Amino acid sequence: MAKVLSGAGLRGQVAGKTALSTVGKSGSGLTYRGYDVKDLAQNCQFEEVAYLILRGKLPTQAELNAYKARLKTLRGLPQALKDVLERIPADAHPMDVLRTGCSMLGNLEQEMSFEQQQEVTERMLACFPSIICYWYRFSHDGERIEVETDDDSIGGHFLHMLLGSVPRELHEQVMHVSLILYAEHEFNASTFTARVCASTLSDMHSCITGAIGSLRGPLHGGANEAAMEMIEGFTSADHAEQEMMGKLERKEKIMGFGHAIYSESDPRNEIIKGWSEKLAADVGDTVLYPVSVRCEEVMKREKGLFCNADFFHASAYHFMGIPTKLFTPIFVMSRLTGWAAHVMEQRADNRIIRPSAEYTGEELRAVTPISQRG
Ligand SMILES: CC(=O)SCCNC(=O)CCNC(=O)[C@H](O)C(C)(C)COP(=O)(O)OP(=O)(O)OC[C@H]1O[C@@H](n2cnc3c(N)ncnc32)[C@H](O)[C@@H]1OP(=O)(O)O
Ligand SMILES: O=C([O-])CC(=O)C(=O)O
Repeated sequence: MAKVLSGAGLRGQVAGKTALSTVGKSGSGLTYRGYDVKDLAQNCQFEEVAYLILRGKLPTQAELNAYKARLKTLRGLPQALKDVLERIPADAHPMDVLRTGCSMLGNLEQEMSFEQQQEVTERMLACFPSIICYWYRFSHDGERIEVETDDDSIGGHFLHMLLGSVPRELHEQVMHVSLILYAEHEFNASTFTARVCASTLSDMHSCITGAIGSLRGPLHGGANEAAMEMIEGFTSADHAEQEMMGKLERKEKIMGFGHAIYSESDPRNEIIKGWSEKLAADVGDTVLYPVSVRCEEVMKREKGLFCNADFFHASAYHFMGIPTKLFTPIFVMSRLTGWAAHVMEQRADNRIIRPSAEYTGEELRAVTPISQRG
């Protein structure tokens, strides 16, 4: 059953057209250019899906090899960007670092014409992991890491730079799945931000910088970090239940649950939940995964609410040794594909996005001279 979409927040209003994805068409499904996300997550690498979203078709083996080889050559960072990253303090939020990194890149390597849109997107796809890890390792460990690694995939490149060793196959595989799940989601808040910016005929870096700012909030991409902060405070499944009941009584919002469009479930959840379970077994976890499952049960029973894509991403990333504050930047590494494809789609059939507002302010009145104002 589809969710009733009405009320504030532009809910249920068609704000444009897209051929990129469908969300919740039958209450719970998600497709990218006609392919079910479950099918893609099971059978593809992230780079294949990025190619699909950005170029419109799944690549052949030869096209995929060429695409990955090209991305590999684009991992380096200009010295001026490294200098900026080195000045950002360790207690900055990595989403702010990425926002600044993206903006600085736009100063150094401007998009001079829309003909360069694929090229500038590929550059960002290849070097966003470098930006995050260069800053993180410099500010936390005082190390100027080598960002031009030979890793086969974007996820592998990220894990290698972050953790300092070639990632295990299991972890690289989970990164493929995670990046596929987060890649595209129709007119969500951050994508809509990118499209509004694109509609003024602005440059790609401005569109993406704005989108990063929108994704940062806890009601959107920031929910995976907020979920982690909550579950790591629970010492057992029973403790989680007790605390969750208290939160619900106090009418607190529980991050990682609910969705603006899906009514029954978020199709990405069962996939990442399955991987979280595998990773839990891999690390011998007996707390975090059972805690997460109990949270899911309590929310379903008490509020009829289901986990969205963010909830089990928290435990999955944690089991791979990824620091919590880097969770949402991983979302950016992936969603960049969707954002850029939407920018391209907007540019191809553009009219400036400019809705109207219902005025609720004062009636027309005259300016009182300043000497007479109380
Ligand atoms: C990848 C992503 O961006 S997925 C979304 C990530 N965000 C989160 O996980 C944050 C937590 N969730 C939420 O805040 C919301 O569910 C949103 C922002 C995702 C969707 O918001 P909306 O479309 O306004 O939610 P919706 O209309 O379904 O809410 C219905 C009711 O359920 C409540 N509700 C929804 N989600 C939650 C939640 N996570 N915890 C507690 N109550 C909730 C709402 O407060 C509302 O109650 P009310 O009618 O008494 O006000
Ligand atoms: O669609 C939304 O509103 C939020 C979401 O799940 C996403 O962007 O992945």
